[in-house]
Amino acid sequence: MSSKPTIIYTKTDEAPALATYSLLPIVEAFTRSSGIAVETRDISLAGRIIATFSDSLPEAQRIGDELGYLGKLCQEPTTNIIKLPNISASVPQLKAAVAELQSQGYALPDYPENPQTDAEKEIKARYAKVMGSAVNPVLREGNSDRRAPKAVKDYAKKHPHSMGKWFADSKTRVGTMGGKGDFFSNEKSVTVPAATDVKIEFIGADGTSKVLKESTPLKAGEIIDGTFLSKAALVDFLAGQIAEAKADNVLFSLHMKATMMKVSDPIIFGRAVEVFFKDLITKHAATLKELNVDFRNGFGDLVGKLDKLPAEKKAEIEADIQAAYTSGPALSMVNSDKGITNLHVPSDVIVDASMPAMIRAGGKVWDAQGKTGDTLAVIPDSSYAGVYQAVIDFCKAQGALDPKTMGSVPNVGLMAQAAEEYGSHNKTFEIPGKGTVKVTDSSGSVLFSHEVEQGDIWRACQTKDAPVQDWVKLAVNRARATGVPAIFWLDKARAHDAQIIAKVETYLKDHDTSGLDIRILAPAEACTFSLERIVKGEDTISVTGNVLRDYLTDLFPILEVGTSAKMLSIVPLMNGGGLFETGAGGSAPKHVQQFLEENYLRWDSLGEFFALAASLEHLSETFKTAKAKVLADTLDTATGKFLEFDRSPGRKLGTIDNRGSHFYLAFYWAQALAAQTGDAELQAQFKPIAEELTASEDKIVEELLAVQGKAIDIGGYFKPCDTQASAALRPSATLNAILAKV
Ligand SMILES: NC(=O)C1=CN([C@@H]2O[C@H](COP(=O)(O)OP(=O)(O)OC[C@H]3O[C@@H](n4cnc5c(N)ncnc54)[C@H](OP(=O)(O)O)[C@@H]3O)[C@@H](O)[C@H]2O)C=CC1
Ligand SMILES: O=C(O)CCC(=O)C(=O)O
Ligand SMILES: [Mg+2]
Repeated sequence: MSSKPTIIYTKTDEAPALATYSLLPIVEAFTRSSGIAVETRDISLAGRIIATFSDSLPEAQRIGDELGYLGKLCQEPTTNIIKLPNISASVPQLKAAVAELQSQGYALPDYPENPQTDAEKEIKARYAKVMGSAVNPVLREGNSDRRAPKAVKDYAKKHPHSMGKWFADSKTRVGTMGGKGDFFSNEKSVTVPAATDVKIEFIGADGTSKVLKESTPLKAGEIIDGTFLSKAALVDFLAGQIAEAKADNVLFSLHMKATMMKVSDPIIFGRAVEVFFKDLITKHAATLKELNVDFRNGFGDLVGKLDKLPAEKKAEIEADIQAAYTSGPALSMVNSDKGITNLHVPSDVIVDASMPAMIRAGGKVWDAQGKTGDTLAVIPDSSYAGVYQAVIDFCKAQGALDPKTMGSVPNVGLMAQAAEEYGSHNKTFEIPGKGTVKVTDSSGSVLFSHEVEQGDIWRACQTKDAPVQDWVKLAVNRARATGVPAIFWLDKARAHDAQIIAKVETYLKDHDTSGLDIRILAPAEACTFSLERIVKGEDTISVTGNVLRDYLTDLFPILEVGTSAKMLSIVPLMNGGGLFETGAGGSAPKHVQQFLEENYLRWDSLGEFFALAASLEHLSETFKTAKAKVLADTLDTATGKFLEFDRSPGRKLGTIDNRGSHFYLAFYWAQALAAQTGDAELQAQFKPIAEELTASEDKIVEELLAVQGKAIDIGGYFKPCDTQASAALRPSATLNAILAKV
């Protein structure tokens, strides 16, 4: 526990990590005199890999388990963490990161795709721990409050982002299994009255039993559910969707969350690849086996291995790939120029960001020629797919939403303690054969069981009671603070939701809800209800489980304000600390590519600015420091000015980029500190700084613009060289000199 007011600023990946090289020195400079320590902790993918293998690396290369450390810290009342987005790595990303670190001299083992020995199995298990969404569930010891700040909504109304047109005859739609053999339809759920420990077991049709997971402790009042997705039903469904897309002449696109759902979704993704390329795979089965191709890593896994084949064989397979593209429906593209399709890499298209981007574009995705077209957006499980169909139906009927006039849908999300599906990785299994999965409590009674077949994906999810209570409280507080209706997006026809609804109805009674409009509606219905209000300029709080929290906090922000980067994203930790996430989106890999090619960083740090203000505010309350409050208030003023004068990075070369936007934040923040009278010391300290920044504005902007337009090397993608990266992201000598004086 920290006795000095401390902000922990996380070092992550890709665009947010690049932005940090520029922004962090400003944060440090502005907070130092107020007795606030700013500590950084490396939770990047590279950092996590190194930490995991530190025992076999030389002393100088080691990194401690900073993520584990932060996880513990999240239980402490004085904790204050600013968490930037990080990579949730798929296998292809993990392999690329390992290769880069090896090239930098880290003697890391290769990722064993097919571990044979115990040693290889142990290596794979270690890598499995850093893969996928390995960070967020560790830190999220609280529920989530994500919303667009008023200043951001006002900005969007004044400067609306582009929106594609929607037409009533759009062929775009969602394809989902709709209750035939999917997770939704097979779900069983119970609330345990007393603490217990459950065993998950598979009993084969031949009577042999295999323990899938020996122990899963449950607290009193905890909800546990189990469900499975049938392989046969999935394969059938996918084949049908592929045929439908072809017949309707629309682009086939698949939208999964293979990063966060790191066990189930790569399997589903792999099945889609297998169904799409069925003939090719059957014909070349022996070669694919030889090459050790794993379609869970996407179709790119085969493409990347073709060079290992003799020229003739390679040409034959390439011709068959072309034949598959010709005979199937057109595939939606990630990068038309490079021939990267939607089925190439499981982490290229991630449902929370991909569906909103498509909807914002008028229901369009890219085709192989670089043109846009309608799509059959396939989301196999039907638990949440209906929400996107509801938005599509609404836009088809009413036209695109209008950022100039639309209201807002903020979110209160159940997230704490790895709630629901997002905590299910260690309880997800690919079923080895025909049989039964049984979940038994410590007294030996069977909580539920499922009849399954080989290849089905079975999973269990947990939801603890205390987080549900906290979530209900947060929802009531937000409804009270805003006077806006709060809708629980829960479906009484779904097994898990029925258990949650019972708790919500109980815990709402703990609060004064008089005069509040609080309702429970099934997700698609809740969505339509919110959309009917949003077009009238009205706000509606969405109170959702963990998955819809994730989906909706990209969906509505992207439609309302153009990007989820501008969100205020607070996680009040259940033990009193604060976790301040920046924005609600990801680490924008496309932005790094542009930065390396043109020394232009398009990342918008507004999310960081809002997180910092909220973090300072929290610090002022926890440590009763008036200076932190002054810093928070003046930062608020500064972000207001920042928006008023439109200082966000442009999209193109020649305008200020991320670094320029940071300069302007410092500029307005220093001016606000100089103008306030609440703290004379801060006023006196920042008056000359503000003057100097004002006098040097043109020079600094010129220095920042001068470097743009040329390729730049920062010594690494996953682990840039700090010296090179810092020099690249801080190219204004004038600004650096002024900051050094603060
Ligand atoms: N909290 C976290 O740690 C999260 C991490 N991730 C991880 O991020 C990676 C990429 O995920 P992906 O689904 O592609 O989503 P991203 O949110 O990274 O990217 C989607 C698009 O959003 C826009 N965008 C996002 N952030 C900003 C920003 N600050 N400024 C300007 N534009 C922004 C850009 O689009 P445009 O071109 O339209 O402007 C970007 O290309 C994955 O590894 C994923 O796991 C994802 C979500 C959350
Ligand atoms: O942890 C992840 O992989 C993604 C998190 C995410 O998308 C979110 O919280 O919105
Ligand atoms: Mg998300």
